[in-house]
Amino acid sequence: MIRYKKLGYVVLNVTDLNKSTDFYENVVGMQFVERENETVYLRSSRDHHNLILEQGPEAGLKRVAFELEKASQFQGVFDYLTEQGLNPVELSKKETQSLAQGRTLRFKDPIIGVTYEFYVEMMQMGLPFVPKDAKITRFLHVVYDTNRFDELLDFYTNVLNFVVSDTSGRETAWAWLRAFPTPYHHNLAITKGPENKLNHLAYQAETVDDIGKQVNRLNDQNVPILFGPGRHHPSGSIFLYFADPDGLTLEYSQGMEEFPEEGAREPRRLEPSKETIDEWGGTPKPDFAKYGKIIQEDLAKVEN
Ligand SMILES: CC(C)c1ccc(C(=O)O)c(O)c1O
Ligand SMILES: [Fe+2]
Repeated sequence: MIRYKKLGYVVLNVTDLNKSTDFYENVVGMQFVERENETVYLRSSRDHHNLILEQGPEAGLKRVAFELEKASQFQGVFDYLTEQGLNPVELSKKETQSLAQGRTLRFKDPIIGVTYEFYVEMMQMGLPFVPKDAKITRFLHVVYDTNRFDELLDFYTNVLNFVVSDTSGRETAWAWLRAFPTPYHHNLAITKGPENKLNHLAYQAETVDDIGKQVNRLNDQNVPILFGPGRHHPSGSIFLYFADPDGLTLEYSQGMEEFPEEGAREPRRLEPSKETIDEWGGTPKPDFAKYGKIIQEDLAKVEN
């Protein structure tokens, strides 16, 4: 059984590395760590990185990385994923050293083709992460649209050991999932859509006031606000969505429900209504979750 410590980081392709680095540092509120050629590492915790930006010809999601609960579980997880036919590849020492982390495997989900990294022992920085104007406290979740919803839900729950926190729809069209035994209502969610793509990424804000202050800062900096502020019924969080320089949707979220490892409440089936998504009755802007290509990587090319 796979046991996770947390959602660690994502790797994004961006079309203008300098512009996006400035945005994630000075608007989103992350801390710049280092740049190695066309790759930039940023953090929102004591980890060496919680976001990697890479210059690319088109913007999109390149990888999603989860930290395993214990280093001792790495080989068992590698063998398990191999048994499941997922053909994981272990990264070379050279690559894990660049990433400042321990043993790392990479595989592709066979349904929508997202590349995952499962890793252990990320380097902890000497100085704590100091939130700037936008007080973010952690990387919280990743959401996809998919036209293969049932298969993807089955894959996450029955192969990767994610647990359903809530669903929505008579025929389920939304699922909010947590990587067991991480406590947050969801570090991954999926929704039925015409195509397979990233819907958004979410960061936790420290307080509700920080979300309110961000509304003014985003407006002052002409950053498009795409939805909110409002309150999501599923996780109970206060939210605010906005666009990054490539149009990718980002969310600040505050006050998400947390689950214990044992004795957690049962998942609810929620009405697929406007009020379920926003108890305050707001409506997303047309550009909400419009961009978010999933970059298909050829894992055969991974150097090992
Ligand atoms: C994608 C939608 C709008 C959504 C719905 C509910 C929650 C939550 O309960 O936290 C989200 O985070 C969402 O992004
Ligand atoms: Fe979200």
